[in-house]
Amino acid sequence: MKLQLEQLQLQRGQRTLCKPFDLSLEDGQCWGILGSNGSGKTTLLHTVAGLHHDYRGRIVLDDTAIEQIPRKQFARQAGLLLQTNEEAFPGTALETVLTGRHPHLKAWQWESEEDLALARETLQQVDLAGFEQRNLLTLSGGERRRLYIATLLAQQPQLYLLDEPANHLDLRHQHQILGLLQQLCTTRNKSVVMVLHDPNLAARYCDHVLLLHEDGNVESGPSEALMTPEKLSVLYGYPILHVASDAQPLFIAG
Ligand SMILES: Nc1ncnc2c1ncn2[C@@H]1O[C@H](COP(=O)(O)OP(=O)(O)OP(=O)(O)O)[C@@H](O)[C@H]1O
Repeated sequence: MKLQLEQLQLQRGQRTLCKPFDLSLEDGQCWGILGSNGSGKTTLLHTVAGLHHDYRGRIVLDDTAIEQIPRKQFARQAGLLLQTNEEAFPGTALETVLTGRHPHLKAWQWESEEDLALARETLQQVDLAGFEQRNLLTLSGGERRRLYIATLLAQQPQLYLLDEPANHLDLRHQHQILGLLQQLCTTRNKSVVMVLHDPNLAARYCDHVLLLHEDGNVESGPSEALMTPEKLSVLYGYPILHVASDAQPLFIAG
């Protein structure tokens, strides 16, 4: 699968969030989107997920503009983790994860034993084994976040779009979940695009990054080239220092 953004430009009111830019994303790549608050990261992610149509340029998935792809088919190709979720009809954890299988079911078709097994497996992958019958509203913030990540895993898209997946997660779960996403790219040839606030997580797990500057300029490419203290200081409007360490370089606020 190939995702191409061609001269993509985003505007909100008088503000240009993204000046026209091109980007080509291949199977197996893990991208991080970085930028300061309000720079347009969520708007960009939602636009790529087909939720906004008020953009200029083209968004093309395997040679087809995303508007031309029926939504159910699109949901088998690309899945989105929202920054926050509203629970209109809270059910159990298992029922919630099973909604990830819906793009794969025919109208009125019930989930199969395979769907159930996959849902249980994804709960296990995010450390929620044993939570199957728990009501969603009784879960903690981090448990709920992991539940929605499990739901996206159960959807099994080719392209994973995630808005701040590390939100609400403790240190261990941040690394467990981002490691899992990275593995999907390296071992299963899936693609990931995730909005991250922590440059250290991006440097560790993303092979490519998109830096979304407040003036609408977009820089994109391999992480090694773009994840520098100079570029990050400009991006966040705050001094960022680079600390050498044996394990890997660390970025800290100056
Ligand atoms: N409908 C709208 N009308 C006016 N401004 C809007 C509208 N929607 C979004 N914006 C503005 O566009 C900008 C980008 O919003 P967006 O949510 O994409 O930012 P973000 O980079 O994800 O921010 P954060 O890091 O705070 O989550 C913000 O300044 C927001 O206030």
